Amino acid sequence: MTEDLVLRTARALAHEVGLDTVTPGAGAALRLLAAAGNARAVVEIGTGTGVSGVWLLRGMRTDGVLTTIDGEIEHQRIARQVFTEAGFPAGRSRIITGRALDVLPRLADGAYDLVFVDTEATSFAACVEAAQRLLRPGGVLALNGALADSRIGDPAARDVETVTTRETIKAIRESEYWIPALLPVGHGLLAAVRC
Ligand SMILES: C[S@@+](CC[C@H](N)C(=O)[O-])C[C@H]1O[C@@H](n2cnc3c(N)ncnc32)[C@H](O)[C@@H]1O
Repeated sequence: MTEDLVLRTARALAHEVGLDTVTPGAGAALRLLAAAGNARAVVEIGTGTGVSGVWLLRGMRTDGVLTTIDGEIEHQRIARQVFTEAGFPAGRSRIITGRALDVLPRLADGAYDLVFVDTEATSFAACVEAAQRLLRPGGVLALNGALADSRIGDPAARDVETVTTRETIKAIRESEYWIPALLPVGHGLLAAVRC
C-alpha cells in the first residue's frame, strides 16, 4: 500500500518526535473498517502525529467527525496541521488533549461507530471496557499492537506488555459482547464487532 505526501510527511514527523505509527497496511485496514461501517462518529485513542487519523478520516463519511485523544499537546499540534494538509476542515476532527482514562468517561454511550485504540498496552483493558460502552451495536473496535512485537505467541514472553495484550485478547475472545478477528497487518490489528 503506497502513501501520499501527506501521510509520508506525518510519518516522518512521528519518527522525529520518537513516535511509532500504524503501518500503511494497518492504515488501509482502518480506512476499510471505517468505510464498511459507513462511520460517522469515530474515537481514536492515541492521536500521535495524525497518520492513523488521516487513514480513518479517508474511510469515514464526508460528514463524519473523528474524536481523537492524546496526552501530548505537541503531538496533536502536528496532527492538526496534518489533517489540514490532508484537506479536512477543522470540523471533521475533535482533538482532545488528556489522558485517555480521564477523557473517555466524558464521551456518550452507544454514540460511536468505531473506536481505535493505539496506546500503551497497560491501558488496553480499560480502553476496551470504554469501547464496549461507547460503541453502538454493530460498531467496531480496532486495537493496534495485538502481536506485541511478535511476542504474543511465545509462551516464554512474560513481560508486562505481552501479558497484558494476551489477557486483553483472551477477554475479548471469551466475551459475549464481541465478535473478534486478529488481522495480521502491521503490529497486529485486533478487530471486533460489538454485539
Ligand atoms: C503509537 S502513538 C499513536 C500513533 C498514531 N495512532 C498514528 O498511527 O499516527 C501513541 C500515542 O498515544 C499517546 N498516549 C500514550 N498513552 C496515552 C494515554 N494514557 N492517554 C492519552 N494518550 C496517550 C502518546 O502521546 C502517543 O502520541
